[in-house]
Amino acid sequence: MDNQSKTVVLTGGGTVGHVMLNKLLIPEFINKGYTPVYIGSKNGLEKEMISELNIAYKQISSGKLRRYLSLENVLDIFRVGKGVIDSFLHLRKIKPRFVFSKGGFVSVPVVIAARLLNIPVYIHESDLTPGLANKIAAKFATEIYVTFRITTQFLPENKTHFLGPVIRQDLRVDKSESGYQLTGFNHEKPVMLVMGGSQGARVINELIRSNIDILTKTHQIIHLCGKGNLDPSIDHNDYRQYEFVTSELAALLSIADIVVGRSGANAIFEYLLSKKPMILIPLPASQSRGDQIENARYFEQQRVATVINEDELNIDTLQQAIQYIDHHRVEMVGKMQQYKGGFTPLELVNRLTVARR
Ligand SMILES: CC(=O)N[C@H]1[C@@H](OP(=O)(O)OP(=O)(O)OC[C@H]2O[C@@H](n3ccc(=O)[nH]c3=O)[C@H](O)[C@@H]2O)O[C@H](CO)[C@@H](O)[C@@H]1O
Repeated sequence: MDNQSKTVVLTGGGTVGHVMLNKLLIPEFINKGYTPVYIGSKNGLEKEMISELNIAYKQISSGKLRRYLSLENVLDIFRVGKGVIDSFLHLRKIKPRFVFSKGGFVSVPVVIAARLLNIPVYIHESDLTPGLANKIAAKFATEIYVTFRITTQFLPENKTHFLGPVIRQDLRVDKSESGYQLTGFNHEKPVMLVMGGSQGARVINELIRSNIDILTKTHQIIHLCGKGNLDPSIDHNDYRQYEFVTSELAALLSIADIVVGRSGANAIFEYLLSKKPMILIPLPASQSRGDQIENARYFEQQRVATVINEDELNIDTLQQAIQYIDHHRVEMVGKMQQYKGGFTPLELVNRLTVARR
């Protein structure tokens, strides 16, 4: 390890939730005079997301976590082993001050290799309970940062620190004017923002689109439907669809009166900080480890969200949830005041680079 090195390595991938924080931290590292290098997979979504930032990207072999029996799982053991060797060779050359890992399966070999080289490893967990990748990585980590206070129970006590959510700076400012300009919407009907997680959600997309006439009687709809999911056949005055927005998100969220979406941890905290009452439709346990169900139930108990299970999702349950929010809006928004937004990306970078190492 090199205490004086001005190079830092970031890793994490597989879904936007495992890359977005890194994307927010990288410009802050650069502003502070550090050189960030990313280690990711050969064809994961992190490669495309990080390429926009023009920093060095080192590829490693990586496996994938499958929830079913497959010969691929056996091959993946070898891929992960190769990933450790790839990471070891990269890290030995880069000599970073530390590795920051946001989780996802690609991060495991990087974290193991860093530990073998005695490079400090900091990991971050956004969800209520740690994912498998972070459970493994936790054993090798120097320090672990978590978004939820109760997550500290599931991780080694001596090195786990509660941090709260790290939210992008632009979502802290009201951008309603740009939101109305962008969409052409007005103040006559409330605005519903539909966001099916970072990749869109087919069931949610179908429900909204097949009930567009009913829903637009009462709402103007902004639909973030995920890459490749635009439906050009829909042309409706009160409906706008986008595959995936970046800087426009702040403006669109600003004009939303209600949000309908999946329950990835980052997205929920963004809604909370923007004080948007939310209807959460968690990714079911059949397609995940159930982390979104835990996130959603937690915020339902805090009375800032209402939840619909995907197997009960239909236009009737959606409308009941909308009515629930109409009746409890003031109480929900009041309870959201306690969420102050945790750290800014710059504050986290400051914490990671302080002189304690
Ligand atoms: C399928 C899967 O494994 N999902 C996981 C993934 O979700 P996912 O990748 O969907 O991550 P989150 O919901 O936590 O965050 C989505 C992020 O994408 C952003 N966004 C979304 C749409 C858009 O058009 N523009 C945009 O910028 C949101 O603002 C948010 O910051 O990571 C989360 C955090 O670990 C987990 O809780 C989820 O279970």
